[in-house]
Amino acid sequence: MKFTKMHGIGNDYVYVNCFEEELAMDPGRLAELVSDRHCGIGSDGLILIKPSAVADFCMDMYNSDGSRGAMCGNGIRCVAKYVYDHGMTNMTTIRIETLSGIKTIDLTVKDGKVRLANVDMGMPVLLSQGVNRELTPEVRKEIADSEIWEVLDVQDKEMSMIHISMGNPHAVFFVDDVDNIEIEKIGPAIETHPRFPDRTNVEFVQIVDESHVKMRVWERGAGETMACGTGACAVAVACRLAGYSQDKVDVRLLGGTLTIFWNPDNGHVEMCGPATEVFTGEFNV
Ligand SMILES: N[C@H](CCC[C@H](N)C(=O)O)C(=O)O
Repeated sequence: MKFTKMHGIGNDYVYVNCFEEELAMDPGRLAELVSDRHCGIGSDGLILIKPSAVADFCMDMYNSDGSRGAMCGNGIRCVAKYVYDHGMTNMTTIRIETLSGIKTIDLTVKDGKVRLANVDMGMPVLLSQGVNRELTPEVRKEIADSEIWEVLDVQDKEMSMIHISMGNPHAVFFVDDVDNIEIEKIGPAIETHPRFPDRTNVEFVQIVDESHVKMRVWERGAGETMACGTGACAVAVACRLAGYSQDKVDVRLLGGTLTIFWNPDNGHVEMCGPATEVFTGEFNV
């Protein structure tokens, strides 16, 4: 099976062009096999590029544990880069179908290659305290501080979080020093906490100033990754709701920086960042 290895600031996936390749097995199982960093290709998961009846292309994403993801911010920038760079489209505004709806991506192209992608990630939803409240411009203006926080009992410690959906769930925690947390312990404890029947992605964020934050992420179904696009968006929304940041913020992750803008006019979150093609190959299935 032919594949292409790509990454979005270090959040790396194996991409399969399903316009040309047939999968020999269930995609979840294939994701586990290709993701293995010793016996497979090595990645945070598998992303299938497929035809769509409702958009220009379809992105179907699986974490390295084989679970299916509803949305992948770093992945969708790479899908847009792949279809443009490989001549599957000549449009620089591309609509991609995902399990969390159709996303629109604007491409910055130089010398015939995509350098940057700006993704309209849609409107965030507040999940704290079990609500499912779309954060429209009106709601965002009137929401009380007491509504955005939720206290979680984790390993006999009370931790305050802001729980946000970007099409997939993110539990955001504020810390003084992201470099000084035992993420491999606290990450899975929160990911699999009974509060989250479908598990959750987990973000730890340190405020640098009102336009810059640092974060680390423990991803649902993948563990700590170098970056998480939907997670960076959830962090930016949480920081803005808590009054710690402006509408636009640079989110610094282990693998690089994403610029996130929570547009106060339409309530949509815009994510801007690079996408990189590393190599292509054949995987023996
Ligand atoms: N682990 C996530 C999917 C991948 C998201 C992440 N890699 C991104 O760039 O948004 C989930 O199960 O919801």
